Amino acid sequence: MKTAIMNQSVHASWWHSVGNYIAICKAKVVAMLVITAWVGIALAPEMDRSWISQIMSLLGIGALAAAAAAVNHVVDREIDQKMARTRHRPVATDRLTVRDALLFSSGLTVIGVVVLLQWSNLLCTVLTLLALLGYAVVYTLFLKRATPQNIVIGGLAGAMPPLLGWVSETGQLDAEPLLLVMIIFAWTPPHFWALAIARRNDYQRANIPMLPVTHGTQFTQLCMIVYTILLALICIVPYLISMSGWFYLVCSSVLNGWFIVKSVSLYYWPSDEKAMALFRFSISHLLLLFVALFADKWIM
Ligand code: HEM
Ligand SMILES: CC(C)=CCC/C(C)=C/CC/C(C)=C/COP(=O)(O)OP(=O)(O)O
Repeated sequence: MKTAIMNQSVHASWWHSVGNYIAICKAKVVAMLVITAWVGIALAPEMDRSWISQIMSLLGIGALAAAAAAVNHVVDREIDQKMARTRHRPVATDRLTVRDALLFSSGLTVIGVVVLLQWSNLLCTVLTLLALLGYAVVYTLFLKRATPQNIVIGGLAGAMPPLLGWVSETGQLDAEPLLLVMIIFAWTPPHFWALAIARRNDYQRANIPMLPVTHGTQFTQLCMIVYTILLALICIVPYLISMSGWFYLVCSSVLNGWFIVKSVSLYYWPSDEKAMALFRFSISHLLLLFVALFADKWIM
């Protein structure tokens, strides 16, 4: 009986521990990044690579993205303690030590690099490592604390996966995947600022210069409209250069039109609930946009 209870508690603490490691990976964000990388692979020219190489490339990109997220949890632990949204995070609450989180991140980095070198190519590995450094070091350690343009510049790291997927296939840089990077780059500010508006008190308390804190919510909402329009314009280019067809054009126009309307509505009739709804919408928007890019390739 006593042994059974002990076994049960060992089991429970093992699951808690696994849960902590999954949490510092930002698993849902990484899943989305991997989906965009997958679309990069799907849209690349046919290279006759095995599906095992493709899956392993995605796993390698995912491992390095998760490693970057784990470093973010370590570097940001004091900020995270001050914000209601993040104060329960494993490193912020000492449920996971800095040492263990960094060891975990290093392990993921080594695995990711070996996997990418083995199943993709050197250029893809180097670019993925640059994305890791861009998010974990350039954005988290410097930009986030320094300028309200932090997420605009830092967003480049999160926008890289479609390019990484494409390069894992071809081993070279091309204009088409750069266009996919531009799409996520323009999507990121309205995605994040919607959340930052609703959580501006958090950022103020943590002394982080997010745009709604430094320039107010109205100006941020105006910037969101500008970026959603820019996004809509960039999204037409894949059709114009015959990279994607009419199915993609129709889907992306509807999605972007909806994004613009929701941003304009937030500008004229602002509320925190509406900002949070827009943040959630941005995630479905990007997912559907990339599903449309993927589906278009098979329909045409
Ligand atoms: C610098 C760029 C970015 C910033 C600052 C940012 C910021 C955020 C923040 C603060 C959250 C809330 C996280 C939470 O409460 O746990 C979030 C959620 C999310 N982000 Fe972003 N994001 C960025 C780029 C991206 C990119 C490039 C993608 C995908 C391609 C993405 C996908 C998501 C998803 C799927 C969620 C929802 C996660 C969940 O429900 O737990 N983000 N983002
Ligand atoms: C290798 C590779 C592809 C790297 C991608 C890097 C990556 C995981 C980008 C995601 C961006 C993201 C979730 C930012 C959150 O901002 P934040 O950290 O300020 O948000 P927080 O307050 O929730 O921590």
